[in-house]
Amino acid sequence: MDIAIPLALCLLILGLSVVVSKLIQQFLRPRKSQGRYPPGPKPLPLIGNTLDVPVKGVGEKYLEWGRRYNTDLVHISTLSDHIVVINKREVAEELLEKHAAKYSGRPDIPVLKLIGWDCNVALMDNGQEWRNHRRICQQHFNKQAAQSFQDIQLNKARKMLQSLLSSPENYSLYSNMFSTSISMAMMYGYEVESLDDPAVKAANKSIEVGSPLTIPGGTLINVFPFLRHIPGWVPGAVSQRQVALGAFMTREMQRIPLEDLKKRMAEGKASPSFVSNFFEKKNTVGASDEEESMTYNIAHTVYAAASDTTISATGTFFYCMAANPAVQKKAQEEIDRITGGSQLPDFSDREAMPYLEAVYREVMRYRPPLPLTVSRSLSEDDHYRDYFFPKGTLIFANIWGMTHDEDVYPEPDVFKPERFFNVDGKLNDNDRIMAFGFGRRICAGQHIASSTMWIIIASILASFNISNAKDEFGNDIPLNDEYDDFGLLAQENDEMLDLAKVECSAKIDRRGTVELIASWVAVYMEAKGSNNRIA
Ligand code: HEM
Repeated sequence: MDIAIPLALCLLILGLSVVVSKLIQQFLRPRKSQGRYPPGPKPLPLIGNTLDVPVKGVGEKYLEWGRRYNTDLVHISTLSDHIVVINKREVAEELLEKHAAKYSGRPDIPVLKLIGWDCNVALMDNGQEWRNHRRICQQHFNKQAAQSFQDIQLNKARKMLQSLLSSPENYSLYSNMFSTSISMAMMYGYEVESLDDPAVKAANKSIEVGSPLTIPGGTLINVFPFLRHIPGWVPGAVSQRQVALGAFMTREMQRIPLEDLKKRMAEGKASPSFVSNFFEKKNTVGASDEEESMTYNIAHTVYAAASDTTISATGTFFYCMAANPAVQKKAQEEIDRITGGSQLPDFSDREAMPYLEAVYREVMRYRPPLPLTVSRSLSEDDHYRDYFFPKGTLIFANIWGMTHDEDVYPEPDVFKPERFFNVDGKLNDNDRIMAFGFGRRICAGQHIASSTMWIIIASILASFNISNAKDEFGNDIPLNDEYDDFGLLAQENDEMLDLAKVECSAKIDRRGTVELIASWVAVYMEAKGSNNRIA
């Protein structure tokens, strides 16, 4: 008999048992006595709001529901989960920061372990293992320590200028290269020369294959972990095959840069990086196996956490500059005033460029790369106002909603760095970049990310003009401003994590300071021969 038939039957029975167990849970849930969920769209019996859950423009949708139901917190349910989305900054600070002990967990997704993603710090639950990893991140990525990566950031930014000089029409590709190669260089000193690099391809494949499996409903393995034992060759066992492929790609994405680093260290050719510094330490004062494995886990996490978010924010920057020429001009005038047009900006110029700082804040406000951050899972029952959230409720901070709150940011859909200035012309103190999230799970690399974004914004504006591309008759081609939501862990029904990206069809032209790039290239080449750093 064809093995597919018993398998299909088995899956049908399992599916039915989920439905029945959900019905029993719904029936037995002691809700009314303990309090209610916040308001939200009316759920259907059993499947809840599964059909309502937005897939595109998610931040906007939850904000709209918040307005419609006159609430700061929106509740929806799906077949498997209750989800609470926080639309107001004050509520996020209250729950995710003041009550962080309950609100810092991540959901338990069985398939994560199978595809090797349980070593990703961003996805670990808030137990001892996560705390140990987070402590190391804190030591190496805090504001002070983050400065040790500035040489790499500067070099990569200038390499991007060099690439733009030769073929500006490929700016989107170079932007991807910039974001990807920075992570690999910071973590392993690994040089990514093209997006066809085997480590980058493995990483992208791991994310592409793994993401759909990790969302609720992505695979039955998350509901019935024993299904992982069904071999991949069994007809219908699609998830099992994807799991095997995802796990292989995750291992490759870790193995390739690590082996490369070990080889370079043995040859005495390794440039300083997070992992090479660990090896130095291990060889001098010693280090435990646990510390070694945490180092690898963090390096792996940074690639996944830093690359796409930076690509997203850089894409927003290009779009906003092309769409707002007056802002662009003002920022360029500030840069030229400070550098005198005689050198490219570097990190020592940051404080002297308040308007550029405001541009950076506005880019991160306008289109936060993770509009709903990363899902939290409530680790204990909680009461808030007259609501009750049972343990396991999924909590999302709607960063998009908070950065488009009209009470705080009037005309939120207008790109306006001026909103970050006081009437006296000084930068205001609204310097909290909500795009990095909240509380104990706030982005562990926020200071590095801030420097990366600042240096790329400053470097490009110093050297290039960004405008609408022209058609064959010389007319502006309208910018594609589609805010493309795609998910690392997002999708179809429940968003675990929603990553957004702007792809615009801008045109990049040289500015006056362009010869500086050429002179930098000469200095860089000269220095690279000796110590791989610019003088
Ligand atoms: C524009 C760039 C970036 C953005 C917008 C961003 C945003 C975020 C957000 C929203 C979270 C989840 C926070 C939460 O749950 O409240 C996060 C987590 C994380 N990010 Fe970033 N990130 C960026 C770049 C980076 C970089 C450069 C690094 C490392 C060098 C990094 C490392 C991490 C890590 C390790 C976590 C997990 C933290 C944890 O769960 O404890 N990120 N990031």
